[in-house]
Amino acid sequence: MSAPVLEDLDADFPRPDQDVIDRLAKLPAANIGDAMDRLGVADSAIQAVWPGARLAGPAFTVWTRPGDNQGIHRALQLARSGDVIVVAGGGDESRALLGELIGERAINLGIAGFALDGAVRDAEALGEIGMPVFARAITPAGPYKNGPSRLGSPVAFGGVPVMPGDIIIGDSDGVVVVPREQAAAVAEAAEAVFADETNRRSAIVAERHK
Ligand SMILES: O=C([O-])CC(=O)C(=O)O
Ligand SMILES: [Mg+2]
Repeated sequence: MSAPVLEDLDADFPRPDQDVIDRLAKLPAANIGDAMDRLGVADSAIQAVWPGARLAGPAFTVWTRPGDNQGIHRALQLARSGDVIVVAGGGDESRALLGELIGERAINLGIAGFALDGAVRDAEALGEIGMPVFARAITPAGPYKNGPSRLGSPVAFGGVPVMPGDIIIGDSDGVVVVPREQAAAVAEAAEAVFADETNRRSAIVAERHK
């Protein structure tokens, strides 16, 4: 087998400021998408696999052969506390890329969660342990572990480009991707969207009680 043409990333890639991650984490994904011209929203089939799961953190990107989780095992050696592991898995729904065991390991490492363009299993246990996972499907079928996989390349995730260090936000509506270099501007714009919607909603509720 020839060596891969692109090498894995250096795990030192730039992360956004925690302050801007914290600001985005407080906002609905819908407001953040609206603040980006309604773009940057991953395919709506990718959803939280347990109610109340939320994602907020810098992307640690993994490309994998569909249905194979070698790349996730390798990512757990390199990802940093607070990272969201983003897996471009070709949209495969036939094999779960992770479950409760990987979830438990991720908790030990402080991983903020997983965004999978692929499937997951052990969804109930992942909810019990509180490891946020967003995925395209849930299936009991297990993954292969042979690769190939690549860490840290730009990936397409649910139709949206993701670079290492972009900010991943997930909530009960789905996943949005905020480019790292625009994160502060997007946070400011999304806070304005949120404030405006909060005011408009209050006015609508006030109408009801007139
Ligand atoms: O078998 C695997 O690699 C995926 C899995 O179910 C787990 O992590 O619990
Ligand atoms: Mg399992």
